[in-house]
Order: sequence, then structure tokens, then C-alpha cells
Amino acid sequence: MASQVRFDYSLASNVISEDEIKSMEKITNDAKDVLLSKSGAGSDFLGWIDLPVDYDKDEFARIQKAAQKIQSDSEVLLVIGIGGSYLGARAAIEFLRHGFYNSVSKEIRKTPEIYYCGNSLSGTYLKQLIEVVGDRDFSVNIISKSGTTTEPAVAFRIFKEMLENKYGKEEAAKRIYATTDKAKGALKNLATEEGYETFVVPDDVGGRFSVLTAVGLLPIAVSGADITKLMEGAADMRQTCLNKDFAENDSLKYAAIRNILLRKGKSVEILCNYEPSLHYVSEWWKQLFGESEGKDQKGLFPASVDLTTDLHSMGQFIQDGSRIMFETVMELENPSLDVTINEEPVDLDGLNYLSGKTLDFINKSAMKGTQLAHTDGNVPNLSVKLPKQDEFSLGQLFYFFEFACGVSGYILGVNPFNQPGVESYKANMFALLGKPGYEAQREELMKRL
Ligand SMILES: O=P(O)(O)OC[C@H]1O[C@H](O)[C@H](O)[C@@H](O)[C@@H]1O
Repeated sequence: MASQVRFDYSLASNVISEDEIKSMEKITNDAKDVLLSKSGAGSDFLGWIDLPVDYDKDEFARIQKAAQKIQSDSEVLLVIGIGGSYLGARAAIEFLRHGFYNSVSKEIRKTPEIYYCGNSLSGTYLKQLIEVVGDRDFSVNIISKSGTTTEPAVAFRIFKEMLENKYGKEEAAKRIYATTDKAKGALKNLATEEGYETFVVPDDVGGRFSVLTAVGLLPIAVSGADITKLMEGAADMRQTCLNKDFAENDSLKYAAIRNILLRKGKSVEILCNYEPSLHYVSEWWKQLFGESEGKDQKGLFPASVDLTTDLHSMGQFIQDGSRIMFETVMELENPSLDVTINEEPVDLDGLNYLSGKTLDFINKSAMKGTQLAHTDGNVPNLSVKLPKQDEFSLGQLFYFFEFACGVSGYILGVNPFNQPGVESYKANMFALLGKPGYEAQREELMKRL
């Protein structure tokens, strides 16, 4: 059997009793039943459950073809999207491909440079990105499920103009790939009008659960990562999540333990990594859990730290500040690359005690030491073990967290699949920008500024 992403809470066993687990097991199994029987709130957004086995195979082939075309005719790919239309692709590419992807030589990378935009409203960022693209050949993947989100729409308008000026309208259209709703939204209309190749975000898959649709798959494929293996990993984890009982179902256990800790007053979960390549997996995870659970004045606040880096900035607080948090450590068990420390004839820096040791050994020692120190400081420590830095493991990890998130949301008693709270800032922003239809609200807001 292929090695599995696993969950381990043994270091937290001092704060969680067997009785608590027994009673949460029942609640967790009920939540799983609600999820799988599609009888809970938001049940029209459960397309992600079967996605790893039940996806559009023709579209999948089209994604691979489009990726090859982009690889052959572009030095740069711009991925325009925000939130769920951005974080999954970036998480995968940064985890699976070279840590200095855009900086290494083309001979090493072999695929186009990839830059992300439409994930902020900074003019400086866009201006500088235009400079980076320069006069090189480029393509654009505009990704927006709704097709109406302001940040990506603004960035797209700018790069669409740049493409049309460079290649002419007809040729530019062949370098624009639109991933959006199958029928509605401004982007869909634009794509139909201009003849762009389009990919579909299924109706029943919400943005933050969409990494295994064209949303994530096209940029990931362009980067040279193997999207077939990514789907296989997710499918493998799906089997476990759907079919195994609680005792052998780590995703269910993770959902259960985090809810036990929440009910004990731990209101912040910090996802930790010891590999820089996992940074954007944490960013993806924060949206997944934050938007799914943070509502009705409830939910764990999902935070993240990169370690050991942040031990030198946030370590003090975690060890010794307000006792409001627990940690979930993503542990990469077998990194694909490593470095060994050499012996120096004169031990001037005092590091000879590490000679012959690998960085991974030092890193894991730092991790274990930190886990014990934080446990002693009353920060319960959970761990998610990731066997390898490869597509199969990452596919498993994505599904592991998605399934836990759906179950955990139902344990919490919220609708894990909507995000009504996101609209408030948008309405204010539109009013302040003078968007037609927001006149009354604009007047009210202007009085407050
Ligand atoms: O894909 P889009 O429709 O452009 O949405 C992008 C993101 O922005 C929205 O405001 C939602 O809160 C997110 O859930 C979504 O992932």
C-alpha cells in the first residue's frame, strides 16, 4: 500500500481524555453521515466529495493540452485569481516544484515562469509585474468562479489590453484561458464574446474546495507537476475518508480533536510547517477552514507559522503568551533533497558536534524539541504527517483537510459551504467607488469618513 498522510495526536493525550474522544466520536460520525447523505446546510456544494474519481475526463485532457500549448508558446504564465481561485494552485506549485521556481534557469525549470496577480489591488505590484513580463511571450489564465470579483477583473483588464497590443486581438484571444462558471457571470460572457478557451468550475464546488478542478489543475499542469498523480492521491484519501471507521479514519479524528480543543477554550489553531515549500499550503488551509467555519459568531481562528523562522518572532507568544491556541504541525517525513554538515579542522563556530548530520535531522530535532516545549507551555500539539514531497501525497493532504473541514463544520453547527460575511466589505467598496446601484449606501458611508 502506498504510504498515507496520517494524523497523530499522541502528544496531546495529556489534555484529552478517552471519554472525551468517545463522546466526540459519536458526534463526528453523525456529522460525517450528514455530509455524505447530503442532508445538511449547504448540501448543494458537495461536488468536491466525488471529484477525485468523478471528474470531466474530456476537460482533464483539454487542460493537459492547453498546458502543453502554454509551455510551448510562453515564457511567462500569469495566473489571475483570488481566494479559492488562487491559493490551491500556488500551494501545489510551490510545494511540488523548485523552491526558487521563477529564479532558476530555464534549463532546470523547463516550464514557463508563473506569476500570480489579481489577488490584491496594489498598483505598484501590477506595475512591477508588467516590468517583469517585459516584452516576453506570455499567456494568461483568468480564474474566477463568479466571474465578477473585482481584484481579478481589474488585473485581467490590464493584461488583456497588454496582450492585445502585443499580439493583436485575434492572437491575444488564443493566449487567454478563462476558468469560470459554465454559463453565468461577466467573465463567461466576455470569454464567449472573445472566443477564449474556457474551463468550468462546477456549480456544486465552492471556490475554496476547487483546487482539483481546472481552477488548480491548469496552472499546476503548466508548472510541470503531474496532475494525474495529484488526482490519484486525492482519490486514495477519499477511499479512506468515506469508508473507514473512526478508529482508522485520520481525517475524522482530526475533525474530532480540533473540536474537543475548541470546546476546551482553545480558540486559535496554528498550522505549522518546517519546510518553506509548505507556506502556501497553510495559506490555502486558512481560507478553507476560515471561510467554512468562521460564522454565526463561532469557529476556530485558523492561523499559521513558518518554522523554525517564526520561532524567532512568534515563538515567544506561542510558548508564553495568552493560552488561547493549539498547534497542528505538518511534518514532511521524507524530504526529497538534503544537505550534510561537514567537519571543520578547527571548530571555530562550535558546530562540529553536528558534523555528519543532515539538515533534515537538525530540522526534525528542532521540530520535536519545539513540540515538547510548546506542549509543556500548555499549547496542545497535533501532527499531520506527509510522507513525501510529491503529487500523490499532496493530493491526499488536500482531500484530508477538505473532508475534515466539511465534517468539522457540521460538528460546529454551521453551514461550512457558504461565506455570507465576505459581502460586507464588497458592498462598502462598491459604494465608495461609485458603482451604479450603490448610491444610497455611498451617501451614508461618506458621512462617516
Ligand atoms: O472565484 P471567484 O468567484 O472570483 O471568488 C474568489 C474568492 O472571493 C470571494 O469573495 C469568496 O469569499 C471566496 O470564497 C472566493 O474563493
